Amino acid sequence: MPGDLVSAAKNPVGGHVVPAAGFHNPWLAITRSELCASGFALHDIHRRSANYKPNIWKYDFLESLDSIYDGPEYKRRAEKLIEDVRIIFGEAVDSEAKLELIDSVQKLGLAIHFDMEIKAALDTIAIASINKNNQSPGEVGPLYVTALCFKLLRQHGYGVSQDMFSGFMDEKTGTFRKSTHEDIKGMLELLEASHLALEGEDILDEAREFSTTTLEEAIPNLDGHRAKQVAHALELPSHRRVQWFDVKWHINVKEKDRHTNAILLELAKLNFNVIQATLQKDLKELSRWWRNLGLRESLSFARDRLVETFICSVGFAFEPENRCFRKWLTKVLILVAIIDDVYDVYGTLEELTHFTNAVTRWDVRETQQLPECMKTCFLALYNTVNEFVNEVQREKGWDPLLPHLKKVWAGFCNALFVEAKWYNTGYTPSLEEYLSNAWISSSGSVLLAHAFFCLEHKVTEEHENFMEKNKELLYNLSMIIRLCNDLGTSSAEVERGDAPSSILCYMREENVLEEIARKHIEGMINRTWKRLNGQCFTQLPTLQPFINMAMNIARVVHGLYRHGDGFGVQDGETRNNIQSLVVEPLIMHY
Ligand SMILES: CC(C)=CCC/C(C)=C/COP(=O)(O)OP(=O)(O)O
Repeated sequence: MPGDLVSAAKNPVGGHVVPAAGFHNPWLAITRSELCASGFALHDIHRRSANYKPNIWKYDFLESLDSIYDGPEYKRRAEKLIEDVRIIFGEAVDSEAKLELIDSVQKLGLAIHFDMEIKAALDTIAIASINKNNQSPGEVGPLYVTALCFKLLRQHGYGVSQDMFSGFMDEKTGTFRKSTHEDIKGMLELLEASHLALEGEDILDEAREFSTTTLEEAIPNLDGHRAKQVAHALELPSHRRVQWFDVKWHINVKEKDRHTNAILLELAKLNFNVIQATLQKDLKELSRWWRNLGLRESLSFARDRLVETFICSVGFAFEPENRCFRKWLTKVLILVAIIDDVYDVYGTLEELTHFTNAVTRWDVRETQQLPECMKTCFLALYNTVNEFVNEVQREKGWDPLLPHLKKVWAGFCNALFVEAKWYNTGYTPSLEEYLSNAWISSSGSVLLAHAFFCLEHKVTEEHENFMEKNKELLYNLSMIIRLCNDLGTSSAEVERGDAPSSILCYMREENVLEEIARKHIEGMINRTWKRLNGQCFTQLPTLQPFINMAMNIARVVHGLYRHGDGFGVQDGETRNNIQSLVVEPLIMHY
């Protein structure tokens, strides 16, 4: 009830506040009167502007999205095709056929239907590969098959050594033999495999350098189809791409390949369309929620980016059963972006001190002196997190969540406050000092904390202390978010005169040009990925859904910030991506 909210806001007792269904923007109702009482002279303060463009997605349009593929006849057809593909799995007898089938199934976004088949096939391949090595060590098969085998086994947590590639290397020079360089298919797979490297795997470092140079040199002489595949992998390897975002691309590639199995292709298209229908329903609900919340009107300085945050949550976990996850992660990301704008663009240091205190103490009384929009923002955070806690406790029995979530939001806001202080005092920290704070302001801890509790995964004992035991994973993931974000947004931030980013810190510290600083940051991202690989490939199978989702967060940011600020700037690649993933179905002939 609205009344409950008002009293909770004015006289908080630390209880959970949940807005009643259908009640529009409860926070505004509280804050208006309080603002008048505070006598704040808002007109005296000069506010900055980030000049974000207005949202380009019309909410009426989003809420009108509809798909025929939501119908039961399409689901039945998909079930039948899934059974047919199971038969194909049974027919794939030799290792190469099995590996290629698994690779295709993954690229086409179908792996969720064939967990058992994939596991059975990889178990057999892993045993065969150990036996072969024991019987004839050093004997090498085709590079393509070796690299594909290495990639799939490692992706699925099997212990494979980089030594699988030593047979392709010249013993004297320690480099890959030149004779392998004409094998473009093999080179492509070698490049993909090399990105799964762990720290200290020098053969894979060499593999990456060799395959990259070879493929770059080969591109001008390749036919158009192959050249496109090579350029795609060179731009960003599969390991750093969200698989679901790439499904249409792979369907297109497979359609042009006459060896592609027609059943697999039909299932891939249908599966894409059926899942798209679910995503449309998710987005429609979120659009209604966002419209009703009314934050857009009261926080006009902040980014209005519902669809972009939604597509990020799809990238984290696209599976149909993760609808709740997408709902919550979209809401969390919206809050992250808005609060980031409060600190970067709107608030004065004094206001931000109060705001940070309010979040740290989780206490609305601390917001009393703040302008209305900052109160509104705090209450949106307060109520959304409490609502999350209530729902997750009710549905899954996780308990107690609130202390943990309060802590991560407090950490996030305190880190943003440090950056605001640096900005206000004109201070540029060293890269090390910057990163010791910026990994927290990346929002990685906030995202993972919420994601952990609402992802569809079995609750086991290993989950209980997961976050405590995996601080390194959290740190490395946060670093990738931060560094990719800085690479994508720093130019615009320098232009706006925002707080320093990693690139600017390094430029000033080392007195180097932006290009050199960017290379340095890219090198840091590559090293961080190796550590992240080490932490992700060794987790227990029951944790795999969570681990995949965590790696997907890193993959989303790679895609989002690859060509600039794909989050703040809407009308570029991100818009095309959204259009393709959520709006346009694949054409099918039935
Ligand atoms: C998974 C995703 C998409 C994470 C990004 C979260 C984030 C820090 C958004 C703020 O953008 P910004 O570019 O304004 O960040 P900052 O001000 O921290 O540089």
